[in-house]
Amino acid sequence: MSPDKRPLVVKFGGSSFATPGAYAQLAHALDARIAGSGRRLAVVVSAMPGETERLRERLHEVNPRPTGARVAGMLTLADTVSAQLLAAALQRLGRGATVLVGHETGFTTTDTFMWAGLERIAPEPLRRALAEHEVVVVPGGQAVDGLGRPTWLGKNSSDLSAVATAVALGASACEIHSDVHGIHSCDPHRIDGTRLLDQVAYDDAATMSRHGAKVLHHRAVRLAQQHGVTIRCRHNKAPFTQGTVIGPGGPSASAVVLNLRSRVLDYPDPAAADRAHRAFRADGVETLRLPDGPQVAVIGGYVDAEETQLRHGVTPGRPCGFPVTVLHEDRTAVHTAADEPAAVRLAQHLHDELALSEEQLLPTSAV
Ligand SMILES: Nc1ncnc2c1ncn2[C@@H]1O[C@H](COP(=O)(O)OP(=O)(O)O)[C@@H](O)[C@H]1O
Ligand SMILES: N[C@@H](CC(=O)OP(=O)(O)O)C(=O)O
Repeated sequence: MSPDKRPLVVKFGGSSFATPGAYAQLAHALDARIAGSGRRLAVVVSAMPGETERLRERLHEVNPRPTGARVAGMLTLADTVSAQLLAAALQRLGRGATVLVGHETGFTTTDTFMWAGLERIAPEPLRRALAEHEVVVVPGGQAVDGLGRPTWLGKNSSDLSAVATAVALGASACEIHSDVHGIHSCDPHRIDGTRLLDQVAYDDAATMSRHGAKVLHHRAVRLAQQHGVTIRCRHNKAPFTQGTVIGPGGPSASAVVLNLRSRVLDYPDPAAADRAHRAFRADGVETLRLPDGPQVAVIGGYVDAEETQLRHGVTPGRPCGFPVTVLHEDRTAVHTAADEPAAVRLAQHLHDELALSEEQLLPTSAV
């Protein structure tokens, strides 16, 4: 296949599917993209907003302590529904579309079921499917372990599936569409005066997402870096304006990270905090060991922190607030706010300070 006829790899997150009508609209846009570019498409999709958590609640009603295998088997269904709907909408327009679910993608992980680590990306299944179909739709977050059992790459992991798809297909770029145009200097839905960052280096994007910036999954950034895949962040509505490009270079980013699902846990002493940190990491849960005290920040929530700690024989830490991170001149500082309103106020204040000190943050292109 000549390079310019290689399939395009595009991802549409849950925010792209706010209503059932969104599938037909997106199918029309993708149909036009195929016609315009003459290229086939690998489309990675996420569940409709809230669907994954609805399934989690239903599972917990039946069993408040489900095994990892049940969580992986159940929660990934939400993304499968999304993929099937998009493929059906494309077929209605006459496009040859198929769906590759977890055991068909060629993605193999560790056997931790939830937050499983991606170990192998076999290129053949996706390449074969794209030789036979104009569009291959992949539900994000799904894979199998070495024994072929379904595993889950974790919360918000469709970005990781998108980059893995690009790697499998030898694509040089992966387009990630969302309800924002790209990475901002802070969450534009919560903080005033944020600035869209045009170009962000892999390391900075990974630091921001590791501290909880929801727009991109941090393991996706690292996988892209490892394989030299450029990530193009785009808006999820036509004309799909490109916002941020993530690649090897870029000015050092100044940003504030706010994620109200993250929590800071406090421990009696540093050794206890170290043990808790190791326990979370062993389960693949994103945590930060904070340097200024016996504290651990659990990033992004979506995990029964108490249960994880008890299972590893660790006395659970005391939730003591919300982390807010400042990234400036290659340094990061994590602050703790007591409650949600205080965290938003703190993030706004820190962002205003950054904007004052950084000419690049003056609101010339504030969004
Ligand atoms: N620094 C940031 N830049 C842009 N968006 C951010 C940032 N931090 C948090 N966000 C949030 O990330 C959201 C997009 O991520 P997500 O909800 O996972 O989208 P999708 O469902 O499309 O994958 C935005 O709506 C925004 O509120
Ligand atoms: N089922 C996944 C879907 C996902 O990755 O979401 P998004 O791409 O919208 O962040 C989840 O909710 O975690």
